Formats: sequence, structure tokens, C-alpha cells
Amino acid sequence: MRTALTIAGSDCSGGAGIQADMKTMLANGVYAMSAITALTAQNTTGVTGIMDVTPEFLGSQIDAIFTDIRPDAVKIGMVSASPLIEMIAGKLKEYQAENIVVDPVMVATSGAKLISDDAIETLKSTLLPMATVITPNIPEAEVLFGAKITSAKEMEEAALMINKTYHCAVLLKGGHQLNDANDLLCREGEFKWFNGKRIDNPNTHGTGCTLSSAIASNLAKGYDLDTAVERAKDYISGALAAMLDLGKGSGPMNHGFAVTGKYTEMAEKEDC
Ligand SMILES: Nc1ncnc2c1ncn2[C@@H]1O[C@H](COP(=O)(O)OP(=O)(O)OP(=O)(O)O)[C@@H](O)[C@H]1O
Ligand SMILES: Cc1ncc(CO)c(N)n1
Repeated sequence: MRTALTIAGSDCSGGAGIQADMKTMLANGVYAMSAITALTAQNTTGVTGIMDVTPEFLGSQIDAIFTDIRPDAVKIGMVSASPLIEMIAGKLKEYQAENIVVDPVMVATSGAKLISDDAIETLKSTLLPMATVITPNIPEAEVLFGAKITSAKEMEEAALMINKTYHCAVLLKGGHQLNDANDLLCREGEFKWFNGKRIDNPNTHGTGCTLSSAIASNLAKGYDLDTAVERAKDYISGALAAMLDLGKGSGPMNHGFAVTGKYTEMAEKEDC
């Protein structure tokens, strides 16, 4: 079985972060592992607390993983502080990690800031250049681009600049800010649009985490980047279309919509 690692924060409410990543990896048929960067106290209405792990302990988790079960792909999500980012970059270099997907998480769907300003600079100088692909949404891409993005044409300008500056492929997500479900991939100066069908669902907590983990899972399985993005878009569309409705705010998706078998069938029959 192919393997994938998520290096990210925990979302105790289960819709984003490590929890969303591991559900996504399971549903996409890879063995999921995690190195936790921070605990968050959050739910569908907001984030009430963040507790970072120490860089040393994050390093120990990554060592434990790479010295035993080597991941075929690595997804990086919320990392709020520079020393943690430096630790990740050092370890991924040491172990010559492959298929690195960086979701440059800056703000939660609920509006909470999940990264410090100096950490954004460290992210730019260390992790982005190591990535196979990065997956910013519009506000995150604006920070990397240094200007507002208000149209499909400006998405192309921003993606090209980010691709050239950080020497990594960029999947710029139109997402819930612009362009509905249309995302733009820019690799080596070439554009490819992935036009998704917008699903009318207000419950989008964890969409970014889920998409990047689905891309990492498909890279782990050996698909090329275009195919991995295509398959990941298909997965997230299914998870949104399942119309799970939980919590008082922007709720989580049904990551298990396509998981079938004896145990899910039993739960469906019992309507639980
Ligand atoms: N309503 C929708 N219908 C279909 N696809 C969607 C919808 N909303 C988002 N997506 C898709 O979900 C993926 C994640 O994009 P999005 O912009 O929501 O991420 P994000 O803002 O980083 O998420 P998060 O809120 O978790 O940080 C993209 O492929 C986007 O096109
Ligand atoms: C832990 C965590 N990572 C990422 C996000 C962004 O959705 C979130 N809300 N929480």
C-alpha cells in the first residue's frame, strides 16, 4: 500500500487539519500518517485556542515516521511559527522527501489567523521552493503575489509570478472567493484550468486541507500532477455534494461519501 504523511495542525472538531487529511487519505486508498504541528481548539464557528508543539518534538515525530515507514508523499498544512517551518524543511531535506504538497494555510474558513507574519517569510524562503505543488486560495495567493486578485486574468498573472518566484507549481484555487470551483494550475510557466461544477453548499470547513491531501494521496499512488489534481477535484466535489450538515457555522464535508463496505452499509441501514 502507498503511504502519505500530513504535517499539520489538529482540528478537534474533525473537519479540517490533521483529521480531514487522514480521512481524505483513507478514502483515497493510501496509508495515512501524521506529524502534528499544533493543537487547535476550534469548531465550525471559530478558533478559540492554538498550542504549538516544540520544534524538537515535531522533529522527533518526523524522524519516527521516516526511519520506519517512508511516506510516498507529504502534505504540509498549518504551521504557525518560523522555527517549526525550519524544522520541517531541514527534516524533509535530510530524508529527501518526494511529492511535497504545501497548502500555505494562513486564515481559517471562520476567519481566524493561523500563521504569524514572520512565519510567512520563512515559508516563502524555505518550504515553497521545496514543493512539488502549492495550493493557495485567493487571499493566500494575494499575500504571495503582493497585490489584489479580482479576475481570472489576475489569477493567471499571480500564478505565473508565484511559479517563477518560488520555483514550484501552483494550484491557485478559485474556491469560495472567486470563480466558483475553477482552479488554475501553473507549472513551468504553462497554465491549465480545472473547471469544477460549483456545488451550492455553505458547509466548506476544511475544503483546502481536503483538496491538498487528496492531491498528495494521488501523487503517492504514482499519478502525475495533472491527474492527481483532476482526481482530487473529483473527490472534493463528491464530499461537498454529499451535503453533510453539522454544526452551527460552516460545517465539515462527508469525507467518507465513497467509502463502501460491510461496516458503512450496516450504518446506513441503521440510519446512523
Ligand atoms: N462550493 C463549491 N463547489 C465545488 N467546489 C468547491 C466549492 N468551494 C470550494 N471548492 C473547491 O474546493 C477546493 C478548495 O478550495 P477553497 O478555496 O475552498 O480552499 P480554502 O479556502 O483553502 O479552504 P479552507 O477554507 O479550508 O482554508 C478547490 O478545488 C475549490 O475549487
Ligand atoms: C488545524 C487547521 N488547519 C487548517 C485549517 C484551515 O481550514 C483549519 N481551520 N484548522
